Amino acid sequence: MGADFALDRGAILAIAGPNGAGKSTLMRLLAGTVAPTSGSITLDGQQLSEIKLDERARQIAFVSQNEVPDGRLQVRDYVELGQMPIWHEYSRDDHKNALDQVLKLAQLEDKADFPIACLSGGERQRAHIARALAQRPRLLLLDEPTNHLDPEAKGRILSLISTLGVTIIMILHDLVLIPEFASHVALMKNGRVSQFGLTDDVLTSQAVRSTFGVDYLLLPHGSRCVPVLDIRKTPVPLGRNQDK
Ligand SMILES: Nc1ncnc2c1ncn2[C@@H]1O[C@H](COP(=O)(O)OP(=O)(O)OP(=O)(O)O)[C@@H](O)[C@H]1O
Repeated sequence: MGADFALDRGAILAIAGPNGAGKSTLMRLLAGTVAPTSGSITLDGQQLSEIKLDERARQIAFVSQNEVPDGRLQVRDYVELGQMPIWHEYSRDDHKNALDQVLKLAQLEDKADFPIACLSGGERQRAHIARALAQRPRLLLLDEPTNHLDPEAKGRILSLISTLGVTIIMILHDLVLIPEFASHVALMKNGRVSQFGLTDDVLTSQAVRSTFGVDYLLLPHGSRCVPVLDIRKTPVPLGRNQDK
């Protein structure tokens, strides 16, 4: 693993790279669930390894790809678990209001009394994110937050995330979402962060081609440009009659 970058507070970093590039491993290092064999990670100037576990739990929320909560838990109770690390910092009323607010933000008010097992994949993903938000973290780590979400829900959850005002590091496979929702990008390849910087500087056609081997274009659409990926490898026209 090779990564050397610094992110300002409040920035939103998207990590992108091919399968197996090391994105989830980097996330686990940032979350402190695994320790680096060399080098160091600092949060607000303090070595992550020196921050006590309970303090780390107050500051960093992590939604991994493999969240498997007890399906019998009600959504409200599951989201409330996010408040555990900060339970003594706020009053009971404050917690209740905050809980109602994150359930509303994640559009789960109607499902608050449902068992987790009865949620759709997209609703479950929103519940994981709501639980992380309930923690009021300073750093929010999200491994593929748009997994299982339909296009409209992707836009909604990323819009929500991008207006929270907390520092966010998220893995996003969907490159076309990055310019709209991330201030910074880290491109990874072969276990290394090959490029890091402001999204507009880093996410270029050339960088995408060298990282993913596909074409990335910005096409004019109304008053703005929208990103488009051309992922075809063998450009055979659809519907061509092979016998003719
Ligand atoms: N616990 C582990 N032990 C050994 N190798 C591992 C372990 N976890 C991950 N790897 C390997 O490290 C490499 C990077 O894995 P990682 O999950 O970080 O990739 P990724 O970029 O998140 O991939 P994807 O996009 O497919 O989720 C892979 O080759 C993987 O097999």
